[in-house]
Amino acid sequence: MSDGAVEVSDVVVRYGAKTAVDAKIAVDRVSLTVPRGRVLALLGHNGAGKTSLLQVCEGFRPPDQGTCRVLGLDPIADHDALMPRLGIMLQSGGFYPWATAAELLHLYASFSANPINPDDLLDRLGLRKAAKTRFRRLSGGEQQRLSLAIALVGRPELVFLDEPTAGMDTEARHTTWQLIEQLRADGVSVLLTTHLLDEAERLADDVVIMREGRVAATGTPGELTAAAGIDLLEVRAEPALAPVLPFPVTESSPGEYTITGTLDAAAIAEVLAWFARSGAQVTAVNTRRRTLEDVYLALTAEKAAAR
Ligand SMILES: Nc1ncnc2c1ncn2[C@@H]1O[C@H](COP(=O)(O)OP(=O)(O)OP(=O)(O)O)[C@@H](O)[C@H]1O
Repeated sequence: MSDGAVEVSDVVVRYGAKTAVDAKIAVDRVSLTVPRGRVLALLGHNGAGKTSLLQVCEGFRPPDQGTCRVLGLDPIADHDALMPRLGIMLQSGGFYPWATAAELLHLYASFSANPINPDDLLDRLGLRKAAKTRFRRLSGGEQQRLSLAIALVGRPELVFLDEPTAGMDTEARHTTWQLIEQLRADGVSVLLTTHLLDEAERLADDVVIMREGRVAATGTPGELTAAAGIDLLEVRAEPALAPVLPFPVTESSPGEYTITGTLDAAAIAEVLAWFARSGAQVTAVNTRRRTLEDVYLALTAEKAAAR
């Protein structure tokens, strides 16, 4: 038996002419593992290849190159054996529009040998009042919540969630986060995509950042954010200057600087001394750890700089 719930190795997904050199490469030799019982968040800008990779894992498309094993099985050849063990939440629901929320959830529950009680799930996701509403009449956030309920009702071992909280209000998002945390506590493996970096930071054991079809960075949120000396020093000073410092400096708005580097007490003193020597009045100083968002934005900036 293989170790990972999902094991993707050198997967390539191309669109258009499969052999032509100008075929679009959406996923470019990506390898990743979702360990059993863990949550992996796939991050990346629009078009980075997240959904295409997920579709390979879900068995909706074969990889053009590479291999993918899901719960030790081939997602296409072993589709029938695999599907009852998976929960899949797509970006767009795609459910029969005339069925009510309750009818859909009960229908999907009937496919499972040991489903969660659908009514409990409707309550848990705040859908009780919408139970008799046809799918097409549900709000966007309600459709998302129902899609999540449908993905979970069969007590899956592994869940694929494509932007699970997109379009949800704050309360629904927090409920969803709690549900995902409960899944992990129950030993369920989760592969999710998200644009919300706080979502990834809160939920994910492991993060893979994709950029233009490739893996740009990978690690636990802690590993990605806590490499040596990557604290941030934020300085507000008047008048606005162009600081000359032995650290990378960005100016988010005139007079607002973010300095990154090995920022121990001596380094901070050096930065403040520079402003003092330059005749600037420092009006605010703040230090903080880098967040996943900082890491993500730095990777995006690298891409822009490389162009
Ligand atoms: N069926 C298709 N035919 C042609 N190109 C496609 C197809 N599906 C996706 N693509 C392209 O492949 C690239 C990756 O798309 P994909 O949907 O996998 O990205 P994503 O990271 O999920 O983006 P988003 O965050 O916007 O959902 C994009 O450039 C997209 O336009």
